[in-house]
Amino acid sequence: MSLLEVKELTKSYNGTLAVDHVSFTLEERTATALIGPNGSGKTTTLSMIAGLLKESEGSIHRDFKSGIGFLPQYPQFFPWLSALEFTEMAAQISGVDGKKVRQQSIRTLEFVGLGSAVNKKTGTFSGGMRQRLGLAQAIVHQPKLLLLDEPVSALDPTGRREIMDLLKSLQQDATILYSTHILNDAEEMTDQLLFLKEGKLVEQGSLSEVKSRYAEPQIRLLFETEQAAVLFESRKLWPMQRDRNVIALPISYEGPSMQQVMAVLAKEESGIAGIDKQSASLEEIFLKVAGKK
Ligand SMILES: Nc1ncnc2c1ncn2[C@@H]1O[C@H](COP(=O)(O)OP(=O)(O)OP(=O)(O)O)[C@@H](O)[C@H]1O
Repeated sequence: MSLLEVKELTKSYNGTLAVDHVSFTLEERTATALIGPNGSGKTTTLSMIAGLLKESEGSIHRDFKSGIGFLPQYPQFFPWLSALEFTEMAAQISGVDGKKVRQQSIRTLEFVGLGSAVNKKTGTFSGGMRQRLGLAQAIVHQPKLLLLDEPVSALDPTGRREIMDLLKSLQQDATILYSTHILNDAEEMTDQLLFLKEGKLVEQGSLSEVKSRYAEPQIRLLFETEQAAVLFESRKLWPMQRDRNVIALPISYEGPSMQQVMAVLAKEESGIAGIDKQSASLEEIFLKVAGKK
């Protein structure tokens, strides 16, 4: 069932379209990664869905009972408040039952890894701790829809790993829409990819759908020796490229299929040591899509 439906969402600033007729749906308990170059409209899209910014055109349909949690790109805290005081304030604003505010705040801080810093002033927090606290305020009221603007971009690899693991566990109960510049993370946690460019949604689909649109499929043949690879190449069966003992062979409708290649290799002592299929990485796809006019 879809939790959110965005139709023709548009935001213009003085006639310039920051978000240009964007449509998508978010299914329950899925993670959607919003990617795109700087200034492509990710923050603006998230802010409209969060209700912080009024759309110029289009509509956002969501189940209002579900609750929304929002982590801004640069979360702001009151430096004189402790982590617990801040989280309790967020819980109260988000409508958590008064009797449960303390318990739920502590539990949330423990969940995000700030259990030992509940009474520390947020003004003393490191970047990683601020990001965790930002996540705590976004989830303390247990929303069903989580909107996260660059939740991990400011973190070092260890911090990123930990926050990504937390997000994955949250996904069991919530629907997540997050923007990111870290494409490895998008590859790791995404049921749907939304690719914005200059405010327009230029690619949309599951990771494998998007990949299959951009991949130039190749198989890589790894030979035991360079001689064996040279011998295979010299037969000129199909167009191929050799790098020492590895041969890259494009497979396509016109070219050979994987089965044809396997059939040839199976017939003889070819000295083959391994075969794998390659597809484009999300980073390669990003560069292609971002650069495409
Ligand atoms: N308040 C504003 N007034 C005018 N233009 C704005 C405003 N906010 C954003 N924009 C413009 O809208 C476009 C989209 O900005 P947005 O911040 O949504 O992009 P983004 O994809 O989140 O970028 P980044 O990856 O750098 O965070 C940009 O061209 C930006 O300059």
